[in-house]
Amino acid sequence: MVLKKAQILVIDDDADVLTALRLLLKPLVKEIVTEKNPGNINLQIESKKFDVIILDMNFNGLVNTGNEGIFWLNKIKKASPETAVILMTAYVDIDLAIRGLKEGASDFLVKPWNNEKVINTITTLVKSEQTKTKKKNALTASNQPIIGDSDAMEDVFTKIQKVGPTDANVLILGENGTGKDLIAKALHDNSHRRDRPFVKVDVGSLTASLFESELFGYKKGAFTDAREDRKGRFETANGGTLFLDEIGNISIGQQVRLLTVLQNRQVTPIGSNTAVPIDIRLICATNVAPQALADEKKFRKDLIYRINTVDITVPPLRQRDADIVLLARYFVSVYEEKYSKEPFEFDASFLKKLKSHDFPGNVRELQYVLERAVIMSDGNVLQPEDLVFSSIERSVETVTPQTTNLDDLEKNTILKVLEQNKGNISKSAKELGITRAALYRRLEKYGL
Ligand SMILES: Nc1ncnc2c1ncn2[C@@H]1O[C@H](COP(=O)(O)OP(=O)(O)OP(=O)(O)O)[C@@H](O)[C@H]1O
Repeated sequence: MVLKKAQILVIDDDADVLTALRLLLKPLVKEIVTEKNPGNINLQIESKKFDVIILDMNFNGLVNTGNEGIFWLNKIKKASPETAVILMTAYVDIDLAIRGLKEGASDFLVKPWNNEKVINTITTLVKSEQTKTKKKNALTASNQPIIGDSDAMEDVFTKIQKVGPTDANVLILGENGTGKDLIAKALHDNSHRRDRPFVKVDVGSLTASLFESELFGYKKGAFTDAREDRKGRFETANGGTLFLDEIGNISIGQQVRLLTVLQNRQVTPIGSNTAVPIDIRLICATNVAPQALADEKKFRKDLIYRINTVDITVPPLRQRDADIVLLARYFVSVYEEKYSKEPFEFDASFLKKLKSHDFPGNVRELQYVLERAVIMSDGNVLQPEDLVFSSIERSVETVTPQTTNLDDLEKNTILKVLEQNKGNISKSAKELGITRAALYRRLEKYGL
């Protein structure tokens, strides 16, 4: 039955109402939580995902902003727009209930209630919520749901749905661990090539010689280790999608080779005289910032234009507050199942710690941290001490710059300081510990 999986919250300051509804619903639903103090609404909503909230409209003078029921309804809708709310009201207050419907409530019940009507109303709402959730999570990559409720992720979903079915080349931009791989796979899954190969190559990690042999393939005898013919990744991906990850880390020479293949739509394996036609949809990804990609000394503009018919930017997790708790719930449920654990709840202080972390390792870091929390937690309510953030993420970010070339380091530092000081030369020079003249010399040197 639909209700068996439902989690219901009832908020009423009348203890008798709470007891009556608890007795009625407990045998039917997965869980019923009752709350006397509407001031705890946010705490309740954050600690658990409720399918339906039953909210009384007549509280005794806790808030002086017109009707309190409407006030609390607005609070619920702000904290959890997705959750269905049923208003409970006295017959004389039906006008108020109708106003509540306009403000986002899903339905209302009149006190004294009819038990059957209560059950039917909840069942209808739970059913429609389940359908909505199915639709919302329909965006998957290899059957894994892509979770996100933030405006930024909504934009990403829209782009995947719009661009996926086309053959347009896509460039995915975002820090490490933001979900670029997942998005590339989702684009492929949403394309007419979905039943053909999806081939991923981490081009940033290939040495100069491997780059050619890996991507274009080779003929037997083309070089010492070439003991037999081998297809390159372009050919393996024929008819499907080729995903080139870390494209921002390849040399200018490699960019030229790539561009030639993309322009001619054919590859010539090393040691061969015959070009092989290729039919691929190209998706590229990089964690290099878009401003850096505009640096013509490092990136050929013609290549960037070619791979970037459409770009999809995935913002870092710290800029997607709305996704953190949602993703946390998702990962915890995945690991509950994996490690055969009872369902976990989130303590309010656990949520506070989770939300105040800035996740330099993005979703990947959140995932690892929660896997550890599920394994290590003693009880079934996750506490702040269950969240152990690794210092590695932070040190990787600060200790390993994108480049180790001294000139590049100096240029990047100057750019950063200039940006921070909104282009003010005196302030920037002072911050850099050099004279204005010295700063001008460097600006000239780096063509800034
Ligand atoms: N929106 C999301 N919903 C569910 N899981 C996600 C989401 N975003 C990322 N993940 C998970 O987080 C992990 C990291 O994601 P992914 O590998 O796609 O990131 P990436 O940006 O490609 O990282 P890198 O730049 O290091 O290659 C993966 O396990 C992925 O499944």
